Amino acid sequence: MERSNKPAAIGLGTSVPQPSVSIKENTVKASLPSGESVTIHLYGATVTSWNAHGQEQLFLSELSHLDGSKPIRGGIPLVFPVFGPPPKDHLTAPLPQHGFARNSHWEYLGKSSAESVDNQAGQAVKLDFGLSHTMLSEEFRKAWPYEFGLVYSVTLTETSLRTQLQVRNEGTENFEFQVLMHTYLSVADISAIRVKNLESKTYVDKTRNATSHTEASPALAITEETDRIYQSLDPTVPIIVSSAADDAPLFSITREALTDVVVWNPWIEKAKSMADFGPDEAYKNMICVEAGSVSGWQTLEAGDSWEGGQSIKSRL
Ligand SMILES: O=P(O)(O)OC[C@H]1O[C@@H](O)[C@H](O)[C@@H](O)[C@@H]1O
Repeated sequence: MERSNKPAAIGLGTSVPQPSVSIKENTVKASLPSGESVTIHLYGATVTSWNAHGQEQLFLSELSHLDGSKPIRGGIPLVFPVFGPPPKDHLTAPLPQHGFARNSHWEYLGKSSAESVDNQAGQAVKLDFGLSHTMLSEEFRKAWPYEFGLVYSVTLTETSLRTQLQVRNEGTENFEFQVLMHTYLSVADISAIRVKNLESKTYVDKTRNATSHTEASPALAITEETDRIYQSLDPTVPIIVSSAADDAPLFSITREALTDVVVWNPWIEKAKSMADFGPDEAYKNMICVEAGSVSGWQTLEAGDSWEGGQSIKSRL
């Protein structure tokens, strides 16, 4: 075929680089022409990597299991339909801690083109993942016998990562659920960050017999094992992780329909006691800021659906 040396006319024949999606073994990776990327493992539909500004933004334990034998320790595991150890008197009682979504194999449903993603400036790509009753292991199907459908959407833009969950009740009876996006943010040094916009909020401190307290600090420093459920937050007010040195924001997290936020760092002893957490010192390089609905239960009537999510901006 003869090749033309004529330059292509502007707007005619010029191709704008497009986001790319690659599927390898159990992972789906999307990349933007500007360099950002996101990787999702089909086990748990766990986001295991988010690269922006040339840097990894999420913490992933070096000892994490990536073979589907245990939930992935790091990235963004999805907690559903129960947070923490299930209450003994609840229908979720037979389930493991944090439910089954993070321990199940999800299906990749495909990508949406940039134009249909939120009118974001610049390029964007949205990847959808699905999990339904029939895809669960027999053990989980027995333990939670409801007909449900989950669609988890991960949207990468040049400036943010957004994760959204749609829960559908496809059966004939109501069910209750909790949900949480267990985000492990990567930080260079835990002593050099603060967590902001929690002041005056009520929290349950899981390290102190689940007692209730009011946050006094406008900029929370993490100096010990921290495991707190902040409640009744306005999802539109961002939780900011900032630099202690100059107050510069490192991450900003807004939520939709998720009014609780868990702040978790295992600190020295607990980090050592978790077999899949490593190296031991890595507690210094992570902070979990987990957007969820975990204080009570969402009731979903037969035929109804619910949606919630978070949007994370990094190094603004
Ligand atoms: O070890 P897991 O099941 O991943 O849970 C990690 C932590 O997850 C947090 O969300 C909980 O508040 C903590 O209590 C828990 O220790």
